[in-house]
This record gives sequence, C-alpha cells and structure tokens, in this order.
Amino acid sequence: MGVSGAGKSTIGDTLAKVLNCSFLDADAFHPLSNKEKMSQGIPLSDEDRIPWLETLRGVLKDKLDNGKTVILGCSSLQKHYREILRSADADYVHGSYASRVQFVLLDAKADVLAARLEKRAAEGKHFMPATLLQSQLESLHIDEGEGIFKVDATLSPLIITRRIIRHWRFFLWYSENQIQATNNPNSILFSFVNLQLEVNNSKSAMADQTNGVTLNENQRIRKEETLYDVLHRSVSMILPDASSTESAPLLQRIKISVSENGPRLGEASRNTGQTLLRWTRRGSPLRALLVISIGSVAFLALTGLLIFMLIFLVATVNAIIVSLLISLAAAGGFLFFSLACVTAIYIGAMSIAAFVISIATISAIFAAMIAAGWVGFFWAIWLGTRKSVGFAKQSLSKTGSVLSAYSSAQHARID
Ligand SMILES: Nc1ncnc2c1ncn2[C@@H]1O[C@H](COP(=O)(O)OP(=O)(O)OP(=O)(O)O)[C@@H](O)[C@H]1O
Ligand SMILES: O=C(O)[C@H](O)[C@@H](O)[C@H](O)[C@H](O)CO
Repeated sequence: MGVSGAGKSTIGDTLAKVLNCSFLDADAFHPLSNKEKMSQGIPLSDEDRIPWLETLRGVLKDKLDNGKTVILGCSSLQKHYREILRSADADYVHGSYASRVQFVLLDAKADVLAARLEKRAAEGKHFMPATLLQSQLESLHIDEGEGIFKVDATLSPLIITRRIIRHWRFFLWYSENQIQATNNPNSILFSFVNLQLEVNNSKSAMADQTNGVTLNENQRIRKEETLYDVLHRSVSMILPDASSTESAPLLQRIKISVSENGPRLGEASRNTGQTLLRWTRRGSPLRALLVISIGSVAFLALTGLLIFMLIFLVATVNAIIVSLLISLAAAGGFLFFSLACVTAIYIGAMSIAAFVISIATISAIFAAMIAAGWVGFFWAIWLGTRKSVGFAKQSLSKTGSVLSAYSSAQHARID
C-alpha cells in the first residue's frame, strides 16, 4: 500500500517473483471512469473507490479460499478501505486487524514521490498525473493499532523486498502443515498462511520449527517473539547479506536494526518470561527449583553488576567533576597571571609612549621658540638698518636744503 509513486507495482512484482506467487496491480481493476477521472487530475471519491475495493476483495477471497499466495499492489489509503480488503479473509473480525490479508506501507517523502511521478509522466508511461500526489498524501491515514509495517520506499527494491520478507518471517500467522523444505539446501520455503516466504538462513528457519510453539492445522497461533528472535534479527539486520551484492552502509543497517528492534524488546522480554514460566510449570518440581536457583543467581549477579556499574558511574562522574574544577582553577590562575602581564606591558608601553611624546613636544616647542627668536633678531636688525639708512638719507637732504637756503640768504645780504 501507499500513495501513487510509492513503488507498489515495482516492489509487489519483485516480491511476487521472490515468493513465487502471483502479483495483482489494483490499477488493472479500476473501471474506465475512475482512470479517466484520475487522468483529468480529479481525485477519486469514496463512491469511486468502494466498488473497486469490493472487486479486489472478491479477487483476494478467491485466492485465499483456494490456498493461493497473492501480492496485491493497492493504494489502500484509508482504514475503511483496508477493512474491506481484510474482510477477504472469511474469518476476519472487523476491527481486529488479525487477518490473513496483511499490509506493508511503502513510505517516502513527498519530494521523492513527486520526482518519480514527474519522471514517469514525462515518459508518458502512466495515466496518473503528478498533480494528484497532494490529494493522495492528504488522504493517506493509518492507525497505530493496525500494526502496519512501514518500509522506507527510497531504499533499493531488493533491500525493500528483503526487509518485507524478514518482517513477515516473524510476524505472520502460520500453520505447521504448510511448512515444507524445498530442494534448495540453502533455503526453506515457508508458507505463512498462504504466503510463501523464501528465507535465506536455513538455520534460523529450522529453529522456528522447533521453537516450542505447538502448531495445529486447524488452529491459528500468533507466533510470540522472544528475546532470542529480536536479538537474532537485530544481528542479522546488521550483518551484510552474503547472498546479495546490494547492502546498505553499516551505520544505516545499525540505525534501521535499532529502530525496528528496539521497540520490540519490551514485549519480547515479557514473552520470554512467559515462555520460561510455561516451561517451568510443565516440568517437575526439580525443574522449578533449577529455574529458581538459576534465576536467583542471575538476579543477584545482575543486581551486583548494577550496583558496581552505579558506583563506577558515580566515581567516574566525580573524577570528571574534580578534574574539571582543578582545570578551571589552573586555568583561572593562568588567566590572572596572563592578564597581569598584559596589563604591566600595556602600562609600560603607555608610559614610554607618553615620555616620548612629551619629550618630542617640548623639543618641538623649544625648537620653534629658538627658531622664532633668531628670525626676530635678524628681522629687527634688518628693519633697524633699513630705517636708519632712510633716516640718514632724509637728514642729509634736509641739511643740504637748509645749507643752500642759508647760502642764498647770505648772498642776498652781501648784494
Ligand atoms: N525503490 C525504488 N527506488 C527507485 N525508484 C523506484 C523505487 N520504487 C519505484 N520506483 C520508481 O518509481 C516510479 C513509480 O513506481 P511504481 O509504478 O512502482 O509506483 P506505484 O506505487 O505502483 O505507483 P501508482 O500507484 O501510481 O501506480 C517508477 O518509475 C519506478 O521505477
Ligand atoms: O486510491 C486511489 O486514489 C487510486 O488507487 C490511486 O492510488 C491510483 O490508482 C494509482 O495511484 C494510480 O497509479
């Protein structure tokens, strides 16, 4: 399931090939009117989809009733659409989600999907326009309680397929009589309620058959996950798959393994505890004594380990805090010394600068005064000389005129 472009046809087809079963594309069952509507960019309504989903339910029911495995690629955007498909299982109790029809959501971000749809539309390969993506995303709704397995649809088709198979290997309802070995020594073909799942690891597959779960032809049992299952799956998701050339990088595998298996640890621990309890109850009092003794020793050892770890943690934190404080004190002392040095250097430099500037200023003043004195002196001498010469000249001419006037007067008296 998933919106347009999520990869339902691509992954469904690959999955069906690996599982050696048939693949049905829900698009092939749309009436012409639906396809025309979508190709005109009009989203389908409930009225358009419900008859189409009922047709699909009929096809699924036919397959299930005939013991066939089938993969269906269908958007199944809303819970009530999925309920229609779930009810292809005749025993399905509405709202229980425990149906032989199981869903996997191919999950991708809008930008990835839009790019895929635009590319597909440009190639003229499909009737669905990219413009309908937004309405598909708005319509998609999943309830947590449905327990729908989500896969990152941006991974390679091979990795997505492997992830789906891995998930179903542990979570599907199954019947013992459908477990059969194939001729391939490296693989055992399981039929988990009509879904044939190819499992690469024959050892873990064998372990499943002898896992202490009593399987009955007429009775469907949900396989309970134990701690062993979760740990085993965590490790196998991290280890590279030897049978495939395509593997996600180690860090991504670790991240995926932690995010997928982490939340299951709680339930797996409870299941393991219950399994152990059932096993203890089935045995003699000696078995109970053995379990109690081992349990007590394990409990005491774990408590001791926990206390030791706590003390170790407290001591480590303490050491870190003390060393931090010492470092801070040392850093503080060093900082103070550095600041004092810088201040002393600054004051020294400022004093020298003030001294040099004062000396230079005083010298300049003295120089200016001396220079001005000498210039004044010479100017005064020059001015004095010039005035004296002028005065002498004037006196001489005055004396000359007086003398000539006097001699003229003498001559006149004589005459
Ligand atoms: N895992 C993937 N990685 C890269 N490209 C992918 C992947 N899955 C699908 N594609 C590409 O995305 C496009 C849409 O894929 P596909 O037709 O399988 O989607 P769909 O969900 O069936 O879409 P629709 O519902 O519109 O039919 C195709 O071109 C396909 O090659
Ligand atoms: O529920 C729906 O709106 C439809 O099923 C669509 O999802 C299209 O059929 C499909 O995406 C076309 O490729």
